[in-house]
Amino acid sequence: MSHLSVAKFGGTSVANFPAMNACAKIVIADPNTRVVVLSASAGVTNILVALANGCETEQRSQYLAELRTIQYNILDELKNNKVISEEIDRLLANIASLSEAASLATSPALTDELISHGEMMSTLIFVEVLRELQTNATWVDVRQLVATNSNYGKAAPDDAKTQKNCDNILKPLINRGELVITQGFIGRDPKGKTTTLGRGGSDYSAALLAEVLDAKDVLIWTDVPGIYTTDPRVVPAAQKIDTMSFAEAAEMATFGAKVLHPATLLPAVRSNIPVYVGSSKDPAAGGTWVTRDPQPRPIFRAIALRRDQTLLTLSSLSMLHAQGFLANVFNILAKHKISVDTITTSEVSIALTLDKTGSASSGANMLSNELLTELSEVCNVKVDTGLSLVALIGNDLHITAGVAKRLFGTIEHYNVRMVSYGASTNNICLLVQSQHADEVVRLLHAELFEK
Ligand SMILES: Nc1ncnc2c1ncn2[C@@H]1O[C@H](COP(=O)(O)OP(=O)(O)O)[C@@H](O)[C@H]1O
Ligand SMILES: N[C@@H](CC(=O)OP(=O)(O)O)C(=O)O
Repeated sequence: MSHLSVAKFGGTSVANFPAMNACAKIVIADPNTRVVVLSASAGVTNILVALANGCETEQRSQYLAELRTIQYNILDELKNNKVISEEIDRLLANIASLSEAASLATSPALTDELISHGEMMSTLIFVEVLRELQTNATWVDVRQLVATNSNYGKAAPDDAKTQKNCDNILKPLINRGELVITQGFIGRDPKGKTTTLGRGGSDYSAALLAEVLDAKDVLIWTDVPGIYTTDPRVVPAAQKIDTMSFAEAAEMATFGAKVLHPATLLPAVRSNIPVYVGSSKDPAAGGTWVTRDPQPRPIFRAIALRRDQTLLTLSSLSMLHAQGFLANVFNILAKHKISVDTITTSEVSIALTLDKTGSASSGANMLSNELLTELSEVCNVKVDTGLSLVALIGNDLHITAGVAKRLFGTIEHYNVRMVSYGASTNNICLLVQSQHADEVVRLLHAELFEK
């Protein structure tokens, strides 16, 4: 091993036996990859979330059967699955009893306990897949390593404790030359209860472990060969980006490019750890390196799309020439743990979209009745849904003449409900009707990247 890399394989990469086998081969081929972080097999977390939110007996049995099918489709391909299938059966039985409890009364702690089982199962099976390829690996329960607070559903890591745990448990294993397989997405709070870092959080886990281990890089293996100029599912003509900066990648991730979880960039930025994104299905296709200051820095880098946005318009005549109204509104939002994404103001009203990035694992609705009631006490509240945020990511966007003309000219036939421009050098956000969002992205992509 000339240096240490932490690799993360996402849900699509561990969805079935051939996909897991391809991941195992990538690990075996790279002697520097000594820590492997896995997500749950694709679809598993969604089912576990549905179970955790509580459901009727019949629906529950159906979900439990689906989980069993996903995991057994992989197990059945193993030559010798006896030992591991007993473990998986035990976890499936656990899921059954926890989901029965959830159908009677759900709780954030129970939800996290339940949905952590997906990563537990995928990692156990992966160790067996490696073993059948004559590679021994050590399974580690990541809850011994990643310490978090008790904010179930979106727990924040305790960096100092995590560092200590890794120094005591993980580093000795690596120093002995062992290959470690562990779970993304989950951690443990000071009470010893399981927590989750929010949906898509396995990338974040990998970056955290890379940071505490002082790894040279984080390798995110997914189902696309890198970060593209936009989601290739929306625009097949999207092009792979070879290198991009942490700042650009953070904007992309925040504004909806699912390929990277936004929090992943935190440890990477503060410890300057390069992040690579590549395809586990086609590792030879190359990928994207995200680093601190790659050159060149194009004006237009990419377009991100975040669907399902909520626009809050808050208006009050008492805002006229008054002080403290905005402070009041933001205090209420902060009390309800709502962070704001984009904002515009006029003399008597403010419009804002809510930040759904890394929302709680349970997918709970952010606009609670309590929040709306409190806001209504200080202003008129209007809630609009069915909107999508299209974010143009680039460099020096706010000091480049002609950018706005090009954007608005390209999408002149579509109504733009709100614009956020000028706060960041790296983005311009447009809020459009969801039914037009794909077309808006396609038109902008054709204008900015296909000429
Ligand atoms: N700009 C982008 N570049 C690449 N992929 C993107 C982009 N925006 C969205 N995606 C989507 O992100 C998906 C990968 O993320 P995800 O499904 O969470 O993977 P994983 O299962 O590996 O965690 C891709 O299949 C792609 O459709
Ligand atoms: N399994 C978790 C964590 C995760 O990161 O998944 P993925 O890598 O498949 O996005 C989720 O679905 O949210």
